[in-house]
Amino acid sequence: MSMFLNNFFQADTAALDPIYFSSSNGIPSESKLATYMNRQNVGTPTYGISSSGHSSNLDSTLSIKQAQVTPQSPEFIPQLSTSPNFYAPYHQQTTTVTSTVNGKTISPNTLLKQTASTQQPQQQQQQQQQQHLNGMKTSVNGLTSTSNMNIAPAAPITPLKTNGRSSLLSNENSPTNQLDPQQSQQQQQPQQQPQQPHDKTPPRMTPHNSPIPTAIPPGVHQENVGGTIYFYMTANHTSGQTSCSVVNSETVLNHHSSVNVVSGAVVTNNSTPTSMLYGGVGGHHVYPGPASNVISMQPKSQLSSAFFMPDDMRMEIQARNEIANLMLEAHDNTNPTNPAVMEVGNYHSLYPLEPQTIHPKLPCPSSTYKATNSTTGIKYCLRRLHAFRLPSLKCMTLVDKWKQLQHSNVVQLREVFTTKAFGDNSLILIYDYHPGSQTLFSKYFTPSQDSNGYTDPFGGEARPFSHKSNLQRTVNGPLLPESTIWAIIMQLTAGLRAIHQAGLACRQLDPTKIIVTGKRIRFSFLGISDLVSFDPNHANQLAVLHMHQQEDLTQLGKLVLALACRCLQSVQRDNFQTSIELVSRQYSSDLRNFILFLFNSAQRRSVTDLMPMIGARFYTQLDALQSQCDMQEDELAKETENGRLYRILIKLGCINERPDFNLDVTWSETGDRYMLKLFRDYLFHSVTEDGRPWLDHAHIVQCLNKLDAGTMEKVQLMSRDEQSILIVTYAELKNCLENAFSELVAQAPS
Ligand SMILES: Nc1ncnc2c1ncn2[C@@H]1O[C@H](COP(=O)(O)OP(=O)(O)OP(=O)(O)O)[C@@H](O)[C@H]1O
Repeated sequence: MSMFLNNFFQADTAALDPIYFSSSNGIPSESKLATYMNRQNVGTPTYGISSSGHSSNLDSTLSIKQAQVTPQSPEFIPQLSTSPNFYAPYHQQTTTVTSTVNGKTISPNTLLKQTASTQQPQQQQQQQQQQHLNGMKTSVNGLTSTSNMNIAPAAPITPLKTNGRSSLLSNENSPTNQLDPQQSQQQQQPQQQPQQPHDKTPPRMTPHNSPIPTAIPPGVHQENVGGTIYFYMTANHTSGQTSCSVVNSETVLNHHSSVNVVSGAVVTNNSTPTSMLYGGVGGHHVYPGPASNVISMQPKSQLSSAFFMPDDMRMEIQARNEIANLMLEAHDNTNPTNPAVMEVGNYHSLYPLEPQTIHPKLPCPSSTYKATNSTTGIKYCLRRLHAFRLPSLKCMTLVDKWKQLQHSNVVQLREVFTTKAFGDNSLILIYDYHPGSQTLFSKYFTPSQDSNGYTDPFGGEARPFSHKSNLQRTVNGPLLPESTIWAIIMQLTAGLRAIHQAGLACRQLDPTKIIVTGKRIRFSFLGISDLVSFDPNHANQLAVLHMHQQEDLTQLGKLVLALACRCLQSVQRDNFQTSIELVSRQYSSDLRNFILFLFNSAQRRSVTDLMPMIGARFYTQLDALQSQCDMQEDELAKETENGRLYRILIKLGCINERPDFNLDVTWSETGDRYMLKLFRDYLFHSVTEDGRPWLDHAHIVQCLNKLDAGTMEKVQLMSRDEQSILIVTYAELKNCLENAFSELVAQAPS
């Protein structure tokens, strides 16, 4: 690898030898680059190279390439408007891509000047020869087309090894680090080199205030050719390296492989400031890492957490997705709870959520299913009341009220309709579906597995062999921490408050009708009690409502007492006193008073009366929720980034190695696409110096970010046969990507 690079860098000397100027481009016909060159796609720059060994003269090369490039190489100019910050502090410049063949560096000057020389071939030839004689880096054995761009100053080139793989050189090894006179001058004035705070690359050059140097550095020769000013290193200053700047027209050669073309600006080989590397469209997107307030909340961070969400969060989301995607096998009749039909109204793919039950409060059996809306594909919770007729159409006003009730602690009712699909007259209620939910009953009032004859002495808060532990343990598990009970209370009262304020009553504060999804508590299947017990002949509906609301508060008291004792029987009249004593013993007097207040049906109560009893615990809950929001937002920021990179990868994947496009089997191997293919190798197939796979997630992410931002940093791409090198900016690669993908999109069936 290093030998190869040595060859590559030493190639500059060979580049000066006129024998390398071939009459044709000299590229082996089987070379991808040859194909690429010959195609010269409109809209993108082309990069020509030739292999060594073809002796020819400069004239012939020029004359051939003139015809190729002049009409067909439209300039690629990055859109300043899209990312003004990206370019703002920098002079407009033009960059050029060089190529190297067989270890020989190809300067774009040749082709560039060829383009210009359509009017002045003589001058062009002189200029080429002058460049050559002055030891400047120039085209060898082939040619390179240029693409003029407004760019930021030269960024470090990252050379790589390909042969189907790539490896990286440090920036220090990069040829661009070999200083040109301007650069060395600036290095003597370190105070003039503002380095961006987050710039990772060592500063090499400073943005110049003036586009034209006011004083030419010693050892640099200036020449005006046809209005274009060239700056050449004089022989005694080249010292094995060459540097040349061309102003107002095009080219600056700073190093072996770093070629900047400047339009009306001095090329200064600045280190790339962070604002360039990460500026622009992509730059502002880059995830800056977790905020300090979030990092302290997270469990001990692993390396993967820099890119991905924590495992537990991912697993929770995946589990919910899996549940939401559950489907019944077609014609699976083995389970009696499976629906007889799979389609009801506008809903299909019914999936049972519970065994068929006869709820004590309902006059008819009911079933609950997950169902998918046929129009939108969204999943809902479908509740079927078997053989049920609406008592009156007047109750639809209540249905409308319920449908309008939107609250984070309420499962929203979406639709109510009747159907004969099940062979009876069923009432169907459609609610929002919250996958992975369980009822409060199954979570807190179901005997725990270890309670069946064996109590885990280390489980929960109970400690073995103490009187207290026996008291704290119930058949349903250990008593709940008081904070958990208050967290449930706050969510229940919040939902209840919204219900009462909407002029409705819950009427089913039953642990089987309250669902828990993660830490969220929601009232489920609201409105059903109103429908099944609707009496259109009742004179005073408002009085009935107040009565039901008072009943809600009593039911809430019972539920909290049951939760505190972790036993549904604790609310029975006979057990009430004992249960209150247990609460007094185990929990704060606030909780006890809260329960007693709700049980006192002699006085008129309201949900808002409960707020002072909750007191400052409300702030604790709010704090916990906001902290959770902070964490989730941080994870979202990461995933936003991942989504952005994913979209770039999709584009690359659609283009690279495409078997054929418009019947052109070479489409993905030529033109812009060839560069993208080499870039893909650089991204994923880099190898270490000893040829082992070099896997670095950060490298991939960083390169994709630069591609997305279209930075001016150069990247050195090598053909798989290691015979050719392309030096391109990420801006060009981005342009190639957009062009190639647009071509695909344009041809894709709509
Ligand atoms: N909106 C919803 N989204 C997702 N799952 C829900 C929703 N509502 C209820 N569930 C789940 O559906 C299952 C069945 O609920 P359902 O109330 O029918 O059960 P149940 O305890 O058998 O009550 P019932 O005796 O009234 O039938 C429960 O596991 C519950 O968690």
